[in-house]
Amino acid sequence: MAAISGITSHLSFTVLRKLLSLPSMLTTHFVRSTSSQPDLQAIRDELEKFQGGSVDLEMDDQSGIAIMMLNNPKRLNSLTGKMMVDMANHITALEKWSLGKGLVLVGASGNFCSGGDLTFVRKALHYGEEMAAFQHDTLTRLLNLPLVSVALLQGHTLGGGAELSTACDFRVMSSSARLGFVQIKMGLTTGWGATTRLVHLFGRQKALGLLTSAKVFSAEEAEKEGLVDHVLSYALQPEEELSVCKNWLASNYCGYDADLTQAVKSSVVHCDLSGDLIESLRNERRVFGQFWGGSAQRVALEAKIKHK
Ligand SMILES: CC[C@@H](C(=O)O)C(=O)SCCNC(=O)CCNC(=O)[C@H](O)C(C)(C)COP(=O)(O)OP(=O)(O)OC[C@H]1O[C@@H](n2cnc3c(N)ncnc32)[C@H](O)[C@@H]1OP(=O)(O)O
Repeated sequence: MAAISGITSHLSFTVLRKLLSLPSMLTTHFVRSTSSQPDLQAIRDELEKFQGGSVDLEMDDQSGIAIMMLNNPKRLNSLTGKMMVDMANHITALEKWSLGKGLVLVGASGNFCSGGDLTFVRKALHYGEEMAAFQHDTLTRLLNLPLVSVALLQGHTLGGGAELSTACDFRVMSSSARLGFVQIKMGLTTGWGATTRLVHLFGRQKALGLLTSAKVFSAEEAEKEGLVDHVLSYALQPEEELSVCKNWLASNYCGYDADLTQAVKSSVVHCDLSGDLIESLRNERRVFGQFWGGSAQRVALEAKIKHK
């Protein structure tokens, strides 16, 4: 991703300003936001004080697929500070999961996420850029996990919830669900990195339209717009949809060894982040060399596979 990878990336502001000839207002803002590196540990300690709900993780070594559940159902799984910290901790565990192939991000009780928990938001109005810095780091790490990730969009996916969905590789949507980047209606721009990811995913014009319209899409509309990769059958009950989504991920994108799946995702991420084709090809060649002549290739050659 050409965007900032993690938040440790440091842009040379002088170079950037010359390249982009930024207007003074944006220049001032940009200087403020890049003038110091946020202390993520201090922000974590502060966010943890905003209690409520949890994010829970199940890692299945057998299937190689993990389920990360946003668990604040009485508040439509909106995120508190404590839940942001939970998610960051789980992503650190997933980064080290040697048997991992896939991840499903889901909300409890048939609802994905209705954004930031407004009780938390009202208490944290002094803490916006710090929260954003923490979430940028967490969601960039989520997107770059060496796993194939899918967000299961059920019920409401609004504001920050819509932002979370853009930090997964794929999006599967329940036929009755709704998806909307409503930040502008809340007097906000995106706080969790979705502007950057939407431009990268869909291009400037579609990203601009999603963010300035605050349109809330039905599943049918979202699929037509290309915002989601698969819409589930309307015949399914919410409790059936998680297993159907997990099977969709397993059968389409997690059918091979974990080390190969992780190597492919890591190469895709490397290419995305480097923005340098020569460097990306160099990395791709290095990874290829790790598998060429290896046991998986020898077994496949022996099997004389016909790809019908
Ligand atoms: C900080 C990140 C920022 C960003 O950068 O994107 C944001 O995310 S801003 C927040 C954006 N989200 C919202 O503004 C959503 C607000 N909620 C709604 O619009 C509606 O609740 C709904 C999602 C359309 C559902 O409406 P409805 O079906 O009528 O249910 P209720 O409104 O009764 O909700 C049930 C229950 O859940 C509570 N709830 C819902 N959303 C949130 C939230 N974001 N934070 C906290 N609580 C939330 C709602 O208050 C109800 O609880 P009770 O009032 O106790 O019944």
